[in-house]
Amino acid sequence: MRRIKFCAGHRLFEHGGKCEHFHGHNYVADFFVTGDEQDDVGRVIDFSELKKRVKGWIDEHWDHSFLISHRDENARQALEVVIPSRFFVMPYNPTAENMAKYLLEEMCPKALAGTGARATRVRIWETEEAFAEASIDSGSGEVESYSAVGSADA
Ligand SMILES: Nc1nc2c(c(=O)[nH]1)N=C([C@H](O)[C@H](O)COP(=O)(O)OP(=O)(O)OP(=O)(O)O)CN2
Repeated sequence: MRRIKFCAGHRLFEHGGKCEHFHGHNYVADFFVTGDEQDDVGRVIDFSELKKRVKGWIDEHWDHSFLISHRDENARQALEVVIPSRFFVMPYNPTAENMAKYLLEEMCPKALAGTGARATRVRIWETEEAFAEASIDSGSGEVESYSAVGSADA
C-alpha cells in the first residue's frame, strides 16, 4: 500500500446538504496494488515508482483543483470565471466513493501500465473520521464501492 496526500475542492451536486457548497479537503488516498510476480529484489513494485506514477497523475490533475460533476454546469461556469482556475470534470459526482472508483478504474491502469503491478483497491479518506473505497472483486473483476466511518489507524 502506498499513501498519497493531496488537497482539492469540490461540491456534491444535488446533495441537499452543506456539501453542495464549494469546500475543500486534505485528502488521503491509499493505493493497494498486487502483481503476478515479485522482481529479483522481492518487490511487486518499488514504492517510489508507485509514488512517482500515481502522485504524478494526482499532482497534475487533482491537487489544488476543484473536482466537479459533469452535470454541474453552474459550478463549471463559476470556475471558468476565475483566473487562473484549475478544475477537473468527473463523469459522476465527486464523492469520496466516486473519486476512489475513478482512480481505480481510470487512472491506475494507465499510470501503472508496463510495471506488472495493478491496483486492487483505492481508499479515499475525506476526513480523519470517514473514508470510502473502491475495490475489484477477485471473482467477477467488477469494481465495488462502499463508504465507511473509521479511524485513520484502520
Ligand atoms: N457517502 C458519502 N457521504 C458524504 C460525502 C462522500 O464523499 N461520501 N461527502 C460529504 C462532504 O464532502 C463533506 O465535506 C463531508 O461530510 P461530513 O463528514 O458530514 O463533514 P464534516 O467532517 O465537516 O463533519 P461535521 O461533523 O459536520 O463537522 C458528505 N457526505
